[in-house]
Amino acid sequence: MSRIAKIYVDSEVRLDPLKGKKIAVLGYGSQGRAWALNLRDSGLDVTVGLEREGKSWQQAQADGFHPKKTEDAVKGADVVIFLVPDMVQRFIYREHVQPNLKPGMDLVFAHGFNIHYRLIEPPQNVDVYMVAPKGPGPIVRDFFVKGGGVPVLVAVHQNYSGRAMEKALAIAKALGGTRAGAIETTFKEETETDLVGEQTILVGGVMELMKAAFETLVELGYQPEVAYFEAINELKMIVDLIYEKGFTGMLNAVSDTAKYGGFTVGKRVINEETRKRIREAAERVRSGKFAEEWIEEYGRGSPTLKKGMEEAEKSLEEQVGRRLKEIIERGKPKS
Ligand SMILES: NC(=O)C1=CN([C@@H]2O[C@H](COP(=O)(O)OP(=O)(O)OC[C@H]3O[C@@H](n4cnc5c(N)ncnc54)[C@H](O)[C@@H]3O)[C@@H](O)[C@H]2O)C=CC1
Ligand SMILES: CC(=O)[C@](C)(O)C(=O)O
Ligand SMILES: [Mg+2]
Ligand SMILES: [Mg+2]
Repeated sequence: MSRIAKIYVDSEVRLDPLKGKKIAVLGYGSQGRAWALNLRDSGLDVTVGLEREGKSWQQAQADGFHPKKTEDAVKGADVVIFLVPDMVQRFIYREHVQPNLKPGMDLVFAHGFNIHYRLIEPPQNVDVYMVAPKGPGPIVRDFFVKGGGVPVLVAVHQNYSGRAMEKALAIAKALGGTRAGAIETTFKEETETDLVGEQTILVGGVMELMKAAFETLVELGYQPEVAYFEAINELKMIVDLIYEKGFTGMLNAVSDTAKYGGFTVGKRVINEETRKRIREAAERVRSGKFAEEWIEEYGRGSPTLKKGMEEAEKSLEEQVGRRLKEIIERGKPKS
């Protein structure tokens, strides 16, 4: 067994370390909006900092913020939270944050990428810590509004004040994270596990497995609508059962035929070869090779990312999904 993780819950954590501090949230996208709203609702003093007027600016205004130019938000801040895309953070840091750094300021991240891979190297006289939600931004907001919270990871990279962990936990609490739990980790562990997870299961793995099953059924001549319900739509229900009741709970809800078929055939589809590939993905992340490749891709205008988005949008899965949207929406629970 590996060591047991330190997990903090709501009752152990205080907001005090951040009370009266001026917090600048840089970026108002998936995480930025959720953080700015949750922190404000928790009574903290939040200013949204953005590069220019545009979609994010309008959204922040519609939500009752008075956004400032990044530089101005940073100048007035004690705590600066980086919620712009990972590939953009180092430029924002160099142009607007570094020139305005004051000793004792806090630099906060939602993912360790830029610190772990040394794209940002802050001076010794600031605190550097992370609060990484283990869920997408809109869910971080939705759970909070409904009285819950998405679990978070917390880590300290630099502890100039001696109180960095207390402040990381205070942010975790204000975000709703400690309503679930805040797990102590390191920048290295968060960065590497997050990247391996999104590549091999959460984003890459799940999408490819769904596509492989859907497209194979269609190639075999089955109706795309039937294949869509089977290989894509029903996965949410199965994952929800696992989320609520674990593997055993899910297995108890499916037929014995499904259990037997699942136990015997699942291992033939996801096999030793698949595990080898997951290990390879982890090695690319751990060696920094993936980071290097992504930085290079971004430097060329993200052609692979753009192509992936276009292909996804045009795919048969998406066309069928759009056609079935009405049926799926009609059937959703009403409360
Ligand atoms: N999306 C998610 O649910 C999660 C994201 N994170 C981390 O949170 C951080 C923010 O990621 P997201 O919320 O996904 O970002 P996003 O892409 O949703 O939001 C980007 C924000 O930055 C602004 N922005 C975009 N490009 C810009 C540029 N070139 N210059 C200046 N501003 C620009 C946008 O206007 C928007 O306000 C990242 O470190 C990410 O790894 C961590 C956990 C989950
Ligand atoms: C939503 C999340 O946690 C991810 C998949 O790691 C991300 O968006 O980077
Ligand atoms: Mg993640
Ligand atoms: Mg991620």
